[in-house]
Amino acid sequence: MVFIDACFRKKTPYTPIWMMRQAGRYLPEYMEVRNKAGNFLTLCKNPAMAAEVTLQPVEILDVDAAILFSDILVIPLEMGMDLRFEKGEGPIFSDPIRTLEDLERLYDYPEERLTYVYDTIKIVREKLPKDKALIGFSGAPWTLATYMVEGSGSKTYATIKKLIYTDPEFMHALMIKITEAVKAYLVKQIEAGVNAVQVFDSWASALEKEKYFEFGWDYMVDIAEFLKERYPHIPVILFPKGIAGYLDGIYGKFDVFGVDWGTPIDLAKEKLGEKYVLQGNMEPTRLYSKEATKEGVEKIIEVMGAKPGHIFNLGHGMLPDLPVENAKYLVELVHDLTRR
Ligand SMILES: Cc1c2[nH]c(c1CCC(=O)O)Cc1[nH]c(c(CCC(=O)O)c1C)Cc1[nH]c(c(CCC(=O)O)c1C)Cc1[nH]c(c(C)c1CCC(=O)O)C2
Repeated sequence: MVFIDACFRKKTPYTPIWMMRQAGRYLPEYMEVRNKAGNFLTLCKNPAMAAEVTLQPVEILDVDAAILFSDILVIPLEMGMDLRFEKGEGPIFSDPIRTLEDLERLYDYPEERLTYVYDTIKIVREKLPKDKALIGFSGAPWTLATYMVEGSGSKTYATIKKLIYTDPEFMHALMIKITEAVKAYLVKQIEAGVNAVQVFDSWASALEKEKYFEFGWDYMVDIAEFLKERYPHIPVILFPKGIAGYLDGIYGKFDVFGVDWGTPIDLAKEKLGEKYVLQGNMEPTRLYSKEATKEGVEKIIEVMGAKPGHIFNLGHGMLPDLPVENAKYLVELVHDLTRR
């Protein structure tokens, strides 16, 4: 698989590409299945339908990897938290976790209840062309904790950050519980057939450097090292969003570093490009314009070159109303410009 070879810095015929949030509302084919399912969570819990939307971007865009269709919030959901998605507001938990007593309420083994995810993986792996990879994923402990404590998305993260400074003991207990669940969940995804895993730390930038390493990165690296010891052949991709200023502190045993759009790719290359394969990082909004897309691709390829050590991706997720045609154009362009 071109994508897996690239994760291990092997020679590939071209630079592979996939896009974060490549399955979603911008695809009419996705909307059709989602409307049939009724809502987003029902879709996540229906393996046949989740498998169908996982495969769509590979068929429609010819990306080099599929990413499992699910959500990072199924872990807290299956720990027993009450999750709903409100139109225009994003995810909401009606019962946030803010004390040790709240923590006691959480079920310790959500991975046992996530069987619909493993069933989806089995269906996808059976139907996916042999040369295309299937990427499994999880939210990073810090990003999951922000939703579990705040109860929703947040602009300031004031509730969880207050706990970091006033009750670090509680915060570490929460982080440990989530970390253990993520490890068990990713093991089960690998056993079900995913070829690589990505851990999304979407809200890494909410913390100052010292606290990010203590409450974010250290736990994410613990997960990566646990997996690498057991499954050296499965690439581990870590994506901490918005920490361009903290690159000097990045350490640990994993394969691919996901570069967000706010981190200049030449800076990431200079600081991390020898130790890790880099994935990224075109600003997703460029996809509204073919010219802006072409310019974005050329700039990234100028730095990373048509050679091992780079996987093309966006610097964050695709937006819900992007023209599909431009996404197809991006994939063709990256393949053409890097063919060797
Ligand atoms: C923070 C986060 C979440 N979910 C995810 C993250 C980390 C990545 C990132 O930073 O974007 C990860 C995620 N969510 C989804 C995937 C599927 C695979 C893929 O990338 O295509 C993945 C990998 C589907 C989804 N997850 C969600 C949708 C939209 C649901 C719909 O309306 O159909 C999809 C396709 C819902 C979701 N889920 C989440 C939010 C904030 C929202 C609402 C925002 C929105 O409406 O776009 C939490």
